Amino acid sequence: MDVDLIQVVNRLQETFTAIGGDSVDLPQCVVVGSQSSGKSSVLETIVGKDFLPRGSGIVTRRPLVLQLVHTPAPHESNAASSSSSSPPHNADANEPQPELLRNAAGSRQATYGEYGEFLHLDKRFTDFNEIKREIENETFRVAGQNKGVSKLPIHLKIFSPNVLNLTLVDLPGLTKIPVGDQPSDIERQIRSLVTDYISKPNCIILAISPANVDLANSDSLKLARSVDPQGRRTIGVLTKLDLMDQGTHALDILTGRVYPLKLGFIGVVNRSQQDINGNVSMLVARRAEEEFFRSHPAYRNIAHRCGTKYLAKTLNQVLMNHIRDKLPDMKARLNTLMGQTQQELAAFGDTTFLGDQHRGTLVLKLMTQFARDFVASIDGTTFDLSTKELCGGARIYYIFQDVFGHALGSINPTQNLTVQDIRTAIRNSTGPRPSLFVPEAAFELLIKPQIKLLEPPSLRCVELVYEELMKICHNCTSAELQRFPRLHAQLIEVVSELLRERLGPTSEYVQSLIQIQAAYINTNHPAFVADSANIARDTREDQARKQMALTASSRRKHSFDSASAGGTATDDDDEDDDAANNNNNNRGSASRTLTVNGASKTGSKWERKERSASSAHESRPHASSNPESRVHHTIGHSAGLAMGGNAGAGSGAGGGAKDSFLNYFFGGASGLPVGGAGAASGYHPAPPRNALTEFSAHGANGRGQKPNAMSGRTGLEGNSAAYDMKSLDKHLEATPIASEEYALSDREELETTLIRALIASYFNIVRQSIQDLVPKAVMHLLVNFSRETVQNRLVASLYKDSLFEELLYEDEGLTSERKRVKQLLDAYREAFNVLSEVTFKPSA
Ligand SMILES: Nc1nc2c(ncn2[C@@H]2O[C@H](COP(=O)(O)OP(=O)(O)OP(=O)(O)O)[C@@H](O)[C@H]2O)c(=O)[nH]1
Repeated sequence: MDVDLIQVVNRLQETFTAIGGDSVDLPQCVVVGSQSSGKSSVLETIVGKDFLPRGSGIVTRRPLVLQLVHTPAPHESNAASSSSSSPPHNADANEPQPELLRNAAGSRQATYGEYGEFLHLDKRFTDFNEIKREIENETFRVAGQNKGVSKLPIHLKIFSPNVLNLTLVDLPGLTKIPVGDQPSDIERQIRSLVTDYISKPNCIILAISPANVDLANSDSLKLARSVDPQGRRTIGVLTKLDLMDQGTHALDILTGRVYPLKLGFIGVVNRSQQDINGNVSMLVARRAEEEFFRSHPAYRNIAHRCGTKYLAKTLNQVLMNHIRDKLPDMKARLNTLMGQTQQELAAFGDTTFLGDQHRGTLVLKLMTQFARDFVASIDGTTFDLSTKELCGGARIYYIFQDVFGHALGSINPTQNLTVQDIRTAIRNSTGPRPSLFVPEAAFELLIKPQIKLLEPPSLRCVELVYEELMKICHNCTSAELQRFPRLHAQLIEVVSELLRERLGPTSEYVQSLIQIQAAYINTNHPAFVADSANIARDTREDQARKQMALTASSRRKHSFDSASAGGTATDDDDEDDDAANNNNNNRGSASRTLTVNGASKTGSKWERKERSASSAHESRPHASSNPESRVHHTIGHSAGLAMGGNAGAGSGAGGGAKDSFLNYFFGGASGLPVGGAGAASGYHPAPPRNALTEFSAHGANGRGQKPNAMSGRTGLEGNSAAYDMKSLDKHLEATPIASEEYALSDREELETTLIRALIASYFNIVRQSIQDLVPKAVMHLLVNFSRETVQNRLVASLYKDSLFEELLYEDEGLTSERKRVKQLLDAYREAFNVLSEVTFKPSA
């Protein structure tokens, strides 16, 4: 069991070195000593082989991690193979090993089962001289020719039945001054390298001191003390005991009376340079060493605790005990590492479905995962929701609420609508008639382009959501999926294609939502009706205040002027005969008029009335002419609403011709219904009549002519014989331009204000509707559709046997990384299992 411990630690050490990891502080023995103190000699004697480079100057320039692995001798291996499941038994490893002595004869030929392996080379070395050369070459390769030192270790494993399981690290000897072409800071470099190794708490320091130098000058003990002040993990090794001055000995040191080390001092006698030169075998050297201690008067009594063999045994024991002491820590550490590595490995995905027979399952699994991630991102049910930024579905909500909402909100409903535009629109749509009434046609003409303003932000909203879905799709990735870059790319492509397909229909639908709004202007919308009433009231009150400023005399003066102006207006419009015809025709059955009307007495409220025929040929309002005039705004609709009729009825009913400036246009007689030619002849409109019907009935004189500008005039003529064209023209010439302009400007201001307010009101209704509908459409046609069909689409496009191979092409970098992590995890597991089986014995 003990044997396994060191082997497990060795295995871990290799694994960690191979993967460049240094996460576990593994127990190991590190040999420290000043130059020529005998470090290499000690190591060689322990192994029983010549395998370390020798020479003048600094030879060891890279750490040499030497793992000694006890292999069973032939008779042992038979025993072991009979129970292969049990760990290699090394019960006699701590006992004197005959093989060690027998084979440690310095023979150049490796005996059975003795060989070396380097971690950097896939080769088994049975010739130990070759090992020596490889160490030299490898040192030169990394640390250069006879130059400085390198921290990069060389890993050498020696398998032999003659060694005890041990891990020893040979380090460059401590120096004082650079020799030859050594770097000037060589001392510092070596010291730092050594300190790196021995400062790790799990390191056992083998502090070599030559006995022929005063212990007080021992560099190794000095350095060891700096990292292990209490001497808990330092073993003192005294070399060159044979070279001490005659009459002196180191018994006090070896018995721990000079320098306190818990693990004590062990004295050894290695081969002298002369022995080495003379090819004295290891066996002979060991015997000589044994003889030296046995026969030395000072060491005779402690001979069994001296020598290389005892050192090897002790090191093995110490290392073993040390590992055992550190077991709980190591197990805890391994446990943590296993958890972490397990997680790391899991991130690469399941390996259950690797292999050809599982390709379909794997593709299906990965695409399902992808689809699920996509949907989860939209739904906001992803695990790793960000707290830093909005993502997925939340971003879509943000686009709807904030981006789209803000874009719609920032549209000015009457943007680019100048007074001139409004005036032109009104004029064009009233045709030959004066524009007292603001016809709904004008309103439609003006509001439609404004509604179109909603289109760009609505389409942009679709695009933004589309882009967001694209982003979501690109973000749907996992470490597992990244292993298959081609599958990942294909998944993204298929979903992108699905989204692209939906973009067109969604945009078209949204566009049609705007078109629908522009197709029919529903002035009967309850919100608009309510709103326009308020607007009218406000405008009216505003206007009323202005009217109050005018004097009664001007009213009288204008009563004539207005009538004249009315005639003039009719005349003016002659040039628009065709348009007038159109207008009248169009409105023949369902005229819809937004009316700015001179009020009757009942003009304080807004009414809707049937207006079956064409719009009235209203008089041109002379807003300023009547201080009591009221502005009426009426929304006509298909059911018909005739303010002209209404006003006429009102004024007719009230008989207060003076109240309505329309009256002035239609003859200036009292009791004229506003805008009704019939009213001009004192017709009492009960039931209310359409102004133009009335007008036509009289004006067209039953000639069957369609009402047009001319017929209007004719009607006027026919209606009021008092007018003759000459006097009218005359009056037209006489009418001061200034007066006319003043009147127009005043009216226009009224109309413009009113129509702007109405456009804003209607626009807001449409805007609200669009703001409500576009997100719904986008969700339905784009988001939900993609969400619901993504899985099917992926399966239909990619779940094909012929594609599997291509799709499951693995990213090589990730694959090897996964392999590395897997190996690491296996090593941790193995070590952990072995450590768990270890029987805890009290430290020796
Ligand atoms: N007589 C005698 N000579 C020894 C003993 N130990 C080492 N030597 C000699 O001392 C010299 C240096 O020994 P090494 O083992 O090379 O010492 P080192 O510490 O590895 O030297 P560097 O690797 O150069 O730092 C060699 O000539 C050895 O033969 C010993 O116990 N007795």
